Amino acid sequence: MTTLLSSRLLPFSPERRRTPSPSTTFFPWNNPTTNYTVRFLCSPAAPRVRLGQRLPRFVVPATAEDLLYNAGATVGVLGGGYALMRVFDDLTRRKILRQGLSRKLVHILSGLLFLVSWPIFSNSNKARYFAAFVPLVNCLRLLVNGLSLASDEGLIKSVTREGDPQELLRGPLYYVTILMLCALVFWRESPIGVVSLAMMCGGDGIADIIGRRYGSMKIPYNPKKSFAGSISMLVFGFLVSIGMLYYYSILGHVQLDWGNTVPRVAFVSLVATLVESLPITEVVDDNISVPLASMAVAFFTFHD
Ligand SMILES: Nc1ccn([C@@H]2O[C@H](COP(=O)(O)OP(=O)(O)OP(=O)(O)O)[C@@H](O)[C@H]2O)c(=O)n1
Ligand SMILES: C/C(=C\CO)CCC[C@H](C)CCC[C@H](C)CCCC(C)C
Repeated sequence: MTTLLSSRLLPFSPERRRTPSPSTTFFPWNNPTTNYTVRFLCSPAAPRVRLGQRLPRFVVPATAEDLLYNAGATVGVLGGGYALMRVFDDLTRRKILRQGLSRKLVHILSGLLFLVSWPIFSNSNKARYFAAFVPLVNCLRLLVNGLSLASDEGLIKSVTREGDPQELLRGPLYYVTILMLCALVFWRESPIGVVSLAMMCGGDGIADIIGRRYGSMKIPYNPKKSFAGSISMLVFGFLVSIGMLYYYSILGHVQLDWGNTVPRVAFVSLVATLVESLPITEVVDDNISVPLASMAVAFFTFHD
């Protein structure tokens, strides 16, 4: 399925495979043309090749060094996620942030920073599994705490509304499951995962923050949601999606025709915003409806 999505959206031309990626400026281990010595110095992830041999751009076989390198990246990203939660727990404890706001900022930042961290992983065919391990670990933490088998106060405080551990088994659990799904299915080569996560993390997160503050004018078909919340979701979700796609394009993971991409992303943002505004939250959580609707619409709109 991944191959299908990637190849249809971003056809691999032989020319493209030979083009060195701009991401090599930032992440030299991604350079397919770097010779063995340089690749080895840059990253133990580099496969052993003859001097000057060109490698396929995106997927290279995993070697022992590559696995070790990706394991290091996984530990780093896991540590980043843990640190983020500790920071917000601390800010809440010191009463610098309200618990509700802290929770929404964790919602916005954890997924987006996870997305930003993907290029750190190598180009091997195993890299996505290492990245997906990060939400998997968080998924287990949520399950263990949600089922009250453990009590991590920091996690409960920074992720729940009022400190009820069972809440971890709903929104936050769906959220990390979607992060895992996007890493495994779409990974870095398809705009579908990037846009869906931008809408779930950035768009949905900002709708709550702005809507609670300025949302006096309610949406006629849903008195729990406001125009201010939905408009901010549309604008912020769109901008974050474009920003993330730009980040991935300058690193060479996606090649986009911006004239076509911008209206398509705008359409996905609009549909995701409409879905979020519907009075269906009791039936299906926003952390499921928003990313799944975005994926479905992005699949068809980016499909040439
Ligand atoms: N389009 C939106 C979305 C949210 N809100 C505001 O944000 C609050 C929370 O919305 P929502 O996220 O849908 O509620 P919950 O599902 O209860 O919270 P969470 O997603 O944080 O679990 C709403 O009550 C409303 O004040 C809004 O005004 N307009
Ligand atoms: C409050 C949340 C959702 C409710 O709508 C967000 C829950 C966040 C997770 C418990 C933690 C997720 C951590 C990420 C998988 C890793 C982030 C790494 C990054 C480098 C900071």
